[in-house]
Amino acid sequence: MPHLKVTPFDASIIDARLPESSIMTFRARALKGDDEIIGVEHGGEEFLLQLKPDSKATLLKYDKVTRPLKVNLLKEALDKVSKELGLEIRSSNIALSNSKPPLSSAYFKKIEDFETIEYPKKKISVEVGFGSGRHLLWQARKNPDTLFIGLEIHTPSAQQVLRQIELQGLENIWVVNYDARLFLEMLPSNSCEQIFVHFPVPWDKKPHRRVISPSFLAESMRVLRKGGRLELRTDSDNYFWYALETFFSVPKTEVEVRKNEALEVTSKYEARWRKQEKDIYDVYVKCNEDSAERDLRIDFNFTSVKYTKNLEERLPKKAVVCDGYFVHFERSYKIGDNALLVKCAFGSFDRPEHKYILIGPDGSRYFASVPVKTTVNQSAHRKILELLLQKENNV
Ligand SMILES: C[S@@+](CC[C@H](N)C(=O)[O-])C[C@H]1O[C@@H](n2cnc3c(N)ncnc32)[C@H](O)[C@@H]1O
Repeated sequence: MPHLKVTPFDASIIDARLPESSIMTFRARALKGDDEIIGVEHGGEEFLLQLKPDSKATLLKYDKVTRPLKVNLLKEALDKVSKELGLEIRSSNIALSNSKPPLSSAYFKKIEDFETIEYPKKKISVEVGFGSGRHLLWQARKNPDTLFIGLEIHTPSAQQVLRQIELQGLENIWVVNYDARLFLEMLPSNSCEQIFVHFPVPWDKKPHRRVISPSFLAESMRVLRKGGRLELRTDSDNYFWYALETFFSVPKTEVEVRKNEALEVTSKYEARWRKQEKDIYDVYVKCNEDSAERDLRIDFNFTSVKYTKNLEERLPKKAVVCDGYFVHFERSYKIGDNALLVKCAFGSFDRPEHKYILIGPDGSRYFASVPVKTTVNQSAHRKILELLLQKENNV
């Protein structure tokens, strides 16, 4: 990833350059340690650069949390900042390239795209953890009137399937590189035909990491249309019994079970299990009811939060753990005397959000982008507000 190594310099020169800088918007100093952050605005995006001093060379690099998707924007920003500050470069890897960034495809969607997305087809189906994508690609070829949303947390698999989509000229697959357990919440109610969960990781030792859970079942039933199905296929006896127990814990469910059913397409995993003559179970859960629409009134405003003297000292030092979510103010940076940049982790334990919060004398906001609009993030945001305000009132 792009970075520069420069001869150590006094970071206070940034303050002098800020008023006429074409790119730098603020300088923030860590309250603990001697690293610094430079706020930049470039190419229509705002993001952060980090300065890490060392006795031999200072590292000027990108910040992971606010990193823009286009790597060239980062490289240009590093180049401009180093020139505006007149830094002496020791080593650099910011030569501009024309290569396509990974995951750049019209068929790759980010979770936040779903806040406003238009669905090109009436019928939608979802596949969770598509792996090599054999089943997903096959379904899409066979059902051109259906949009298939494939969810996969393993980025190389997502990249490989995106290549296949383009090679095979398919136009009805979207690939999302995100945790399925949180993603389903982004879909409208009663919108899906099928949700496929084929050979999920059994997580025998860490069952809380399993895809199937009571909340996943509830979300699946919400997004499935009446008559739609959640389809689990597994080679694991444990997972099979666990899933049945989960499905039957709901008062009214219609569950169908099959053993060693041959499907028209065999995934890589399935081929391996078949060779070993393992039993394979299918469990279908039918959705029998229409669901109410989602509540979309999620907002991430900081209405009355302003910087007040010594706020940094009043922030909780440890993670605040609540029912189903947490908030952790990880690191604070001071901007001048009356503003704070706080790096914060929050939300679900499995897929936490990482954001910076900019707290100024006139108001506050998430820096660069707001969290994904999920209910767990909304709960965490409310907790953040409470923590920031409660502390102010207690002074
Ligand atoms: C055992 S593989 C099965 C892959 C494929 N379905 C098949 O049958 O060959 C499980 C896949 O699920 C993905 N996965 C695990 N947890 C996930 C989650 N919470 N959301 C999305 N994908 C997940 C893994 O990265 C892995 O590719």
